[in-house]
Amino acid sequence: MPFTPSEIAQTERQSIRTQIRQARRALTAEQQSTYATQAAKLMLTQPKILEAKHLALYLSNDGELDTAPLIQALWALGIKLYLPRLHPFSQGNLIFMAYTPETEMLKNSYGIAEPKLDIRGLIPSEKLDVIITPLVAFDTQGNRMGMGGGYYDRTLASHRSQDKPYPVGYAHDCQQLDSLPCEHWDVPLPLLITPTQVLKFNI
Ligand SMILES: Nc1nc2c(c(=O)[nH]1)N(C=O)[C@@H](CNc1ccc(C(=O)N[C@@H](CCC(=O)O)C(=O)O)cc1)CN2
Ligand SMILES: Nc1ncnc2c1ncn2[C@@H]1O[C@H](COP(=O)(O)OP(=O)(O)OP(=O)(O)O)[C@@H](O)[C@H]1O
Repeated sequence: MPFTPSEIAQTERQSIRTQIRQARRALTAEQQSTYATQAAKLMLTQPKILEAKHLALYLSNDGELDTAPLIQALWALGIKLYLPRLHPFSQGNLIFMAYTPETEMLKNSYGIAEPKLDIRGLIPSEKLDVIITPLVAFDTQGNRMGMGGGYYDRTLASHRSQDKPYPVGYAHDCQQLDSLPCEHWDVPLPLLITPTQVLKFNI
């Protein structure tokens, strides 16, 4: 057999990534700004978010839905925020670090700003109430696909049977597909917010 089913699925996932990353990068600065405000407003209607004490999110990159207005609103509400940082030696894993307006930031190997390593800012992921995850594509069943590093899949896999951290997807409407080719390690999302939709899934 020239290609195994798993190789075909991988190629399909890669081509979806390329297509959707291109679509979100093509959004104008004005669209990005409007969508970021709309999505933040919808996010702030959600009890899971408003009740969170410790919440992880991400700093936008590569056309991702901009979290800047959401960050300002959550700080104003007194919710403690955290950002992912590539694990300093365990490849493919993330650690989460406190994020305040004073946090010293450095760029990681992907060019994404992350908090400078400082053990005082570390939080074990099981202490997070919510993790807002970036993603490349999602479907109508709540399946998510990321940049391909498996970082969030690994983080979420270790908490699957617990009720926290509660994962929430945050993405543009143009990142939605009818159905994604899934792998057994993909962790589906119970809640997904876009600039125009609050999607809840029974999973
Ligand atoms: N904003 C944001 N932060 C995040 C993520 C994310 O998806 N978005 N991550 C979610 O996992 C982690 C970083 N994972 C990433 C994985 C791949 C690439 C990426 O650009 N890959 C390039 C190849 C780069 C290279 O190898 O040099 C590519 O696919 O073109 C970026 C981030 C942690 N922080
Ligand atoms: N729980 C896990 N434990 C070990 N390896 C994993 C786990 N989840 C995913 N992986 C590995 O990570 C690689 C990338 O997975 P995948 O393409 O699904 O990433 P992704 O969902 O796009 O990325 P991310 O989760 O960072 O957003 C795969 O080779 C997969 O085997």
